[in-house]
Amino acid sequence: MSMLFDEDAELDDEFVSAAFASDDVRAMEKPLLESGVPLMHMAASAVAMSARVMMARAHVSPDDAQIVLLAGGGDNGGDGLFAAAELADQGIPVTAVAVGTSLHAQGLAAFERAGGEVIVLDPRAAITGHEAPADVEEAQEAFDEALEIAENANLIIDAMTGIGLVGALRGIPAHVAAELGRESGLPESMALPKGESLGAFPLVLAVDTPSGIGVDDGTLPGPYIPADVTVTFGAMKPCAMLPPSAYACGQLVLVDFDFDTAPFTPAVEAMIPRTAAQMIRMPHIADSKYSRGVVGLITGSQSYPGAAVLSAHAAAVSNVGMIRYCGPTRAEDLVLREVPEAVMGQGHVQAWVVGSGVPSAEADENGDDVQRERIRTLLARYDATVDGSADMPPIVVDAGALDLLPETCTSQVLITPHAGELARLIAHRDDDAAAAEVTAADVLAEPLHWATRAWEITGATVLLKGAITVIVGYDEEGESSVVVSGSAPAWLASAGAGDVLAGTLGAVLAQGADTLRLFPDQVGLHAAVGAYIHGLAAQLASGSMQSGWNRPVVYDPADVLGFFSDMLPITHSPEHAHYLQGSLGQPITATDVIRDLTTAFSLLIRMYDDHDEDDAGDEDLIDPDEGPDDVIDAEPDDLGDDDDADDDLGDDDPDDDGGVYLDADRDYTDEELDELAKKLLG
Ligand SMILES: NC(=O)C1=CN([C@@H]2O[C@H](COP(=O)(O)OP(=O)(O)OC[C@H]3O[C@@H](n4cnc5c(N)ncnc54)[C@H](O)[C@@H]3O)[C@@H](O)[C@H]2O)[C@@H](O)CC1
Ligand SMILES: Nc1ncnc2c1ncn2[C@@H]1O[C@H](COP(=O)(O)OP(=O)(O)O)[C@@H](O)[C@H]1O
Repeated sequence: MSMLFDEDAELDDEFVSAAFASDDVRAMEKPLLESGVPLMHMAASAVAMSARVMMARAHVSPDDAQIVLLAGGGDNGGDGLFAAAELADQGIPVTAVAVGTSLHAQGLAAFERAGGEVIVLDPRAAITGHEAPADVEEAQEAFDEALEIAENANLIIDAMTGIGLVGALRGIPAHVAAELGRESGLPESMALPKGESLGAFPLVLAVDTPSGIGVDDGTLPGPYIPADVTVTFGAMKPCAMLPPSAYACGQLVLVDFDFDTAPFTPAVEAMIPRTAAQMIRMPHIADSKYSRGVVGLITGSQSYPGAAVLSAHAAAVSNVGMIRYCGPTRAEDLVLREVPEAVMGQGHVQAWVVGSGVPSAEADENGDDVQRERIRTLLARYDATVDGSADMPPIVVDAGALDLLPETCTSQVLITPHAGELARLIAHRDDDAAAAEVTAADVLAEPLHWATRAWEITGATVLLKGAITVIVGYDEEGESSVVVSGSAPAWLASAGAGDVLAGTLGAVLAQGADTLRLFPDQVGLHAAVGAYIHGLAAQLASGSMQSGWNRPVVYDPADVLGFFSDMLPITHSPEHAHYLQGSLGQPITATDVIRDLTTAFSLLIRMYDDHDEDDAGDEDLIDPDEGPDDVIDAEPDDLGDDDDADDDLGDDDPDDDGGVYLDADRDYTDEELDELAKKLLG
């Protein structure tokens, strides 16, 4: 069966790609807690196991490990304390630092039973059995001691705050975060494939959410601690998908609590290969070039003819039947040289792309740019108050055309600003006095807020570009709907990449024309598909395993080995293994991205082919489980130097293919699991 329509795999995909607001997550937890499901213990076990995997990955033996738990006074701290108790029970020393005035009582009791040490920082704390500092001087000493231990640890488990955070961190937690994490601003870490660190200690494991990040709005409102791994419970939270907070989450681990999510609407959804593959147009037997989609482009100008070439070429190779180009003669000539298939001049189209490489009003000093005039005339027909505007084909409005938008646009207008362009658009059009001063830095700090604001004041579907691109469009009821796409490596941030995106978006909208006529609210979803494919092509072109957002690893306590192998760092792109080594790939240009757009489509189209049951749910298109499978299928000799241990630990495979298998009927000791982890993690 085609993996695209495998129901179980589809459910797995929904689980990892839909994020819910914290109030909804609390409502999902409620019935389970009321019926006595031990959610906190399940959460804690996942944290303890993830801590062990992180140690194994960093080649830290559990015997030598130094772990510090930062524990807040809420349930997040409770998760941390139970996890620390599990680790301490396994012989790994953990020091807990109480950052608030209390600690979760049962969690603390379990931790004490396991022999854990507690340092209390707040003089006002009342924690039975643990003295609070008597005065400011003692408090400073305790703070310095805790800091020193934390800075010298191998691993910090950050359980100060989770979904109960209100506003920016304050008080002692804020000081702790500023010292151990960041005082403010965006994470500065290098773009590494799965958010892994460069091997520097301490590693940070965040419990549910990194402390200090805006859980529902994705902001970084004050001090916070960027994580290498974030283990999140029950459902994804918006902060793990939205920029900039998602950049502070590192690798995501999602623990399944079997929530009933059906009554809730996701706050944010992430574009994933399955959705992208389902939404691109497959060829029909009776297709013509017109039915496959025609894109019309009014891009490029006398001054910037290159944008015409990039946008037209990208559209032409993005699964459509035809492109039409309108522009100055010089740009037409250049387009024809690169894309001889292009038809010059206007005609019937299923989607428009306008504005890339067209001067803005400011840049068009004489006010006589012909492209601007063409676009102005066309865009006037998308004014929501004009008759027939609802029947216009979708239109991508990029760069220089952003200042030509009508007062109120229809939803099929897709605007594609980067942060600077969005700030300018809002400053010009928003009546709100505060908005007049908005800058690109403001937009980067609160992308969801400002993209939503642009959606409100223009009526257009908004695609705000970045490492994670945020798309604010419409749902069936006309409310806002948010989708993100983070498939691109940071190498994509290069001149002309936006022109390529505009062309790709136009092509995706043109091939979706039939659907969009029936469901005009799906422009945002199509836009996210276009952004996803554009990013995927950049991944292919650069051979990079890095991207703005990575699919979370799902933690299943019944499949610990599967979890270990899913947590393996991927070190190279198999697609490019023949010439590229390493995981970061190489720098690329916008033209390189165009070259790989067809392959990006083919990776998605391939998902329509029949697959073995086992393949269903395979997610990362470029690393289809190559690393983990290689390890699992390897001969025992490849797994470690002790053959006997393999025989002892792994069950004999029925087909005797030399793999290592867990015996479902057997309880493994922690030492045995460690041994297996060591082998798998090399
Ligand atoms: N409800 C449940 O049963 C479950 C909850 N879980 C955990 O519980 C967490 C939510 O627990 P809570 O509701 O107790 O909330 P949290 O523990 O996330 O946060 C509350 C704590 O943070 C402090 N705090 C809040 N805002 C602050 C600020 N601005 N500056 C400094 N300190 C601040 C509060 O004083 C309090 O100590 C989840 O994130 C998750 O980790 C898990 O155990 C799974 C099950
Ligand atoms: N750090 C990043 N990681 C991944 N992709 C990025 C990053 N920064 C920008 N991008 C992407 O690169 C493209 C840049 O577009 P744009 O800024 O319009 O460039 P130009 O105007 O030169 O064509 C967009 O698709 C954007 O999403």
